Amino acid sequence: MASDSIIKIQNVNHYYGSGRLRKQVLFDVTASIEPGEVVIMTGPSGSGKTTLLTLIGALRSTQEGSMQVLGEELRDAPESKLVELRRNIGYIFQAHNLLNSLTARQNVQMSIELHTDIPKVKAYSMAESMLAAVGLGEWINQYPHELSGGQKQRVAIARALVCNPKIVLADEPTAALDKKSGRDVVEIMQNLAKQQGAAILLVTHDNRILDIADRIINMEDGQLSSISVAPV
Ligand SMILES: Nc1ncnc2c1ncn2[C@@H]1O[C@H](COP(=O)(O)OP(=O)(O)OP(=O)(O)O)[C@@H](O)[C@H]1O
Repeated sequence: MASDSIIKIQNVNHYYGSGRLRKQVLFDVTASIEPGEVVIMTGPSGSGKTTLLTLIGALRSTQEGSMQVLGEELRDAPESKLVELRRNIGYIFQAHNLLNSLTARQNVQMSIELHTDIPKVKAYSMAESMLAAVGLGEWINQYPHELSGGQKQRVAIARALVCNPKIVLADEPTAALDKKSGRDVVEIMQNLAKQQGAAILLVTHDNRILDIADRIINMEDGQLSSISVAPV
């Protein structure tokens, strides 16, 4: 296993509940992801994909095994370390959680201001250019309710990528989108993340986007297997 892996997961088990209700949902999961790689995770509903994504994203505590992300061991790490780590991760989750009272630009700008010490004026122009990069240059002053599902998802992508995250975690980013918009958003994500040298881990049920992956992994009943290497 390469030592420069950006994500290195070793023998991870995960359980929900306690006592009689305790249920194991991840079993001895081992995997690694290199910088610049686009990895797609597939698998049936309830198999543990989101659980693994939230563990990698430091949104849930690693209980057993080793979870190294950007060179840091997450298991038993103090909250301050997890907070610091989250600044380097772009999250694109299905409910895109845009703030309805803010315009597209303000939604993206707020993420910059939360994550960095970049001055407001610079954050303003970074937000504008990132929205232009995802094809929303004409829409920066619209509010979420004035945008289509695909456009909102692009705002979420702009927001996730604007701070140059080293890792992008995306959970079903195309679920609510038609074929063309779905294709557009993953290609935007792929291009931008490749340019930024980030690793992308994308969970999807959408067979139409599998070809953007460098590698496909499959989760079944809490166990991870590699199913193929996508053609270059
Ligand atoms: N907070 C929770 N408390 C208890 N059980 C949970 C919790 N979250 C998930 N589970 C259970 O853990 C298992 C794995 O769920 P997870 O959401 O990781 O699967 P998934 O593969 O992402 O599913 P989907 O594709 O439907 O999103 C499921 O059996 C689910 O019911």
